[in-house]
Amino acid sequence: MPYVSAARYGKDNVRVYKVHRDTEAGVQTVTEMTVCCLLEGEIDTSYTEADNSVVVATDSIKNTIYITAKENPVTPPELFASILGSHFIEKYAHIHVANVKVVTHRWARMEIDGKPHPHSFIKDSDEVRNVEARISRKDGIAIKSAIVGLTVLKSTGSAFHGFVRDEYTTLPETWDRILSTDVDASWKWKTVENLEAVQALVPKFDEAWKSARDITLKLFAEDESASVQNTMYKMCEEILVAVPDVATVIYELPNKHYFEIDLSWHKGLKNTGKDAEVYAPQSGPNGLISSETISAAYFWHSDPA
Ligand SMILES: O=c1[nH]c(=O)c2[nH]c(=O)[nH]c2[nH]1
Repeated sequence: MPYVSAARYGKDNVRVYKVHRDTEAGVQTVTEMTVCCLLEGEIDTSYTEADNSVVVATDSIKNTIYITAKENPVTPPELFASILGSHFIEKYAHIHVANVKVVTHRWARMEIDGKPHPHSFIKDSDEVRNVEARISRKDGIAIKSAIVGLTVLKSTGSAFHGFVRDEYTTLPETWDRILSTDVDASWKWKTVENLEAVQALVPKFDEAWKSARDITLKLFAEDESASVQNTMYKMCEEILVAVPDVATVIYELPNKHYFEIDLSWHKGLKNTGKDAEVYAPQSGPNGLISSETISAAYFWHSDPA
């Protein structure tokens, strides 16, 4: 008989909005998120024997997400995800793991006449702040935080040369090119035992997000980039120093190409090399560069030898 080797289920795409009203200051703050919550545990018989007695209905999981948002802070998202996941393993003895993903959408406070508006917001980009938490009875709480969809471009300060040249190579070496990417940067926190330990990290979650974002932008802008790989590694290095509670940093960066266009066919127009001004942005194919960089401290500590 075949057996179920892995199973998880739950509710995805649960959209939640929460407002915080500071009536004294007359200022409101909003959070909009999309939540996914998938449970694991002693649930195999629901697949193999139609045994629904082990199933917490996905509709109930959705309801729990709303109630948890009402009764608890929804920020930082690392805390909300941990509270939500802990609820399921504490409430149901046969549920051993909750996998919670929270995508927090960007609502930036509007500036009107140079002043922050008390209750109006603008979605100024598709950038989101993501958290994936695995809350496990046996293994504690593992959290990965991320910045996704932060789109950047620099018009110079990027080179790419010295790469393998053989019978498959057509790409010319360049000492000055456009560099553009959609940043997907994540950082994994050292696994903690329980919700109390997550509570202790609360001030660090927002700080880490800000550090990771600032480091990414500053290095992107200021590094004389030799390659996406090398600039990415410098970002990882700096984040690991800035946030010592982080064990690893992961980047996934598409290389969004902008091709030079030879316009010499028209009246001998010069539009390549140092004369290039008009380029053709490419929608694909694109390079895709990724890495995971582990903190030296964590690497040595985690080595049982
Ligand atoms: O920064 C880069 N890394 C590569 O690996 C690569 N490959 C390529 O064609 N262009 C680039 N650019």
